[in-house]
Amino acid sequence: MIAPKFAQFCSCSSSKMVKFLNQDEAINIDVELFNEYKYSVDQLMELAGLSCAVAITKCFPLDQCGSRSTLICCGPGNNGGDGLVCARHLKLFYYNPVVYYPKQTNKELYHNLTHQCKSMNIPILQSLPEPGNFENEYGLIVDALFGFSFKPPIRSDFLPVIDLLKSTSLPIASVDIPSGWNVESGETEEGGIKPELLISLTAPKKCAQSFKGKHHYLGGRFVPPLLAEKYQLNLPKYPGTDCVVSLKN
Ligand SMILES: NC(=O)C1=CN([C@@H]2O[C@H](COP(=O)(O)OP(=O)(O)OC[C@H]3O[C@@H](n4cnc5c(N)ncnc54)[C@H](O)[C@@H]3O)[C@@H](O)[C@H]2O)[C@H](O)CC1
Ligand SMILES: [K+]
Repeated sequence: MIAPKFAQFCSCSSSKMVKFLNQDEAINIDVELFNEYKYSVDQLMELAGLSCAVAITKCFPLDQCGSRSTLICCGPGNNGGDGLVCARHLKLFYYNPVVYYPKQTNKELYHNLTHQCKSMNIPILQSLPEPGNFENEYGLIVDALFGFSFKPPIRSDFLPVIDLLKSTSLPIASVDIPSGWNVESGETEEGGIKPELLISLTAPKKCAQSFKGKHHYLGGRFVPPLLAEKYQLNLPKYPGTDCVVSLKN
């Protein structure tokens, strides 16, 4: 059993102890990457979205998905942006992504990301697919609705998609945070979504301690060593040149 004072850490495959971040730490690291280290959001989002697509290929190989589509549900913030990047990379990995993006953000970055998807013939839906044939047409759902800036309760316009994710029998891959979960406690309203894969970005957030799904990966291999040291992230070693590392043995 892990001693309480180390409760914010967990062991992982490299035998190091990775830190679970609270919401303020996640936000501060993000701000520091932009302000002190001078990364642009586009740069980090590209690596974050690529990590998500790569983790998906490892957990849901293309030959098991058959010709079924992957529904990528994108929210209004940067978590949604990661989803748009992930969709583009999945297409390049020969998957069949379809994006559901109901609340589009009026910023150049997001215009460009949606334009890139459309240019690659990735459909962008503004309403949810009809329930009828849904689970035959789709083989996987990517949850890129909310990330570490989520503040409960879920606003009413996102309840239908969260309800779909709660009731589906399809596997779900969540980007950074299972959407609707409290970022720190992992608590949810009336039973939350239960992803099979969680891809934590930069470092896992505290809610990941409640994650019971099959696969937990860490992605976003862009953290400068000095920043990792400052926040004592104790990140595991990524294998070789991989952009993701499993956090489960
Ligand atoms: N440094 C990194 O690790 C990076 C992570 N990335 C990804 O960015 C998200 C965090 O993005 P942010 O824009 O700060 O916020 P979110 O996407 O989590 O959500 C904000 C968005 O959601 C709305 N919202 C908040 N609460 C609710 C609610 N209860 N109901 C409805 N809507 C809500 C809010 O209004 C905003 O519009 C992180 O998790 C990573 O996925 C970057 O891509 C790269 C750097
Ligand atoms: K998410």
